[in-house]
Amino acid sequence: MTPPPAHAGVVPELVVEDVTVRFAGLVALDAVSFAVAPGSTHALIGPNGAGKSTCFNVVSGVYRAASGSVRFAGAELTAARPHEVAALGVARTFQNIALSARLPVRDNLMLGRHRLTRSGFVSAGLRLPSARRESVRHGARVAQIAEFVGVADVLATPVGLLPYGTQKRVELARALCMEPRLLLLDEPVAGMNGEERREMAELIVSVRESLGISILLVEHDMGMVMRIADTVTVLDFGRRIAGGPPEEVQRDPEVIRAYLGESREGAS
Ligand SMILES: Nc1ncnc2c1ncn2[C@@H]1O[C@H](COP(=O)(O)OP(=O)(O)OP(=O)(O)O)[C@@H](O)[C@H]1O
Repeated sequence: MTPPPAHAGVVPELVVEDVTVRFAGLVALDAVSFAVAPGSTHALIGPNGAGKSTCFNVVSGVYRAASGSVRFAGAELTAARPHEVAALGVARTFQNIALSARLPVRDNLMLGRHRLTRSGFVSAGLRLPSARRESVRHGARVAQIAEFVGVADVLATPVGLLPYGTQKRVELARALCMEPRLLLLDEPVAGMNGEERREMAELIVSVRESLGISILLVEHDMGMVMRIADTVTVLDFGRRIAGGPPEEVQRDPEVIRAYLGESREGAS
């Protein structure tokens, strides 16, 4: 297996500072701050409704913050649109798979290269040599990433025909096709069986080790978070209640209280 080359550019720090998001009367994020160190895996955890997805959506430019700042690569992301955030090298996967089910895996991955494609629709449509050369180059890179992620043997298969665990891998591959410096993974193992979870965890570790990029991860699978994260930020009711290395966070009384509270509610 040939790992993809490390990102050529510098991997910047992601700094989230005092971010507040409100929906009508509800404060979904309340002055939340944390930083993702370059090349680290940072997990965002917390009970249901804690604000994790909202935080992801602010970082990726989908939601607007009422106040606070998110900085990456010298840019203020709270003022940026999703395509501008992507152009800075931030790629994301979604809780529910967001791929074109009818298209083969290869086409889905080529769509991930779109941001990096120089030749426009006209030169591509006219099949100009420059556009052809570029397309061959992207195709080679797509094949390399597919090999790395373990989906090379299904490149010609429509995504909708693949098992769920494989579709999640294709989604990760598509995000990697954007050559990100920061990868946002929204519940990458949700809905997977034990074997698929283990394989995905290994893959995430090898993405970080081979590419040296930063990963911000939202995940409910605590075992996985504790195994693969360098740093954990814990949210509860929109507030950051703890943060630090996994072994420290899991002993934190406030974190234990937040999770016990959730299981009590779930049990009642
Ligand atoms: N678009 C929206 N409009 C109104 N309220 C929203 C919206 N998005 C999120 N919320 C609310 O904001 C709060 C935080 O939700 P969020 O989805 O960020 O939590 P979460 O930690 O990701 O939860 P889960 O683990 O269940 O996915 C919740 O009370 C939720 O109902």
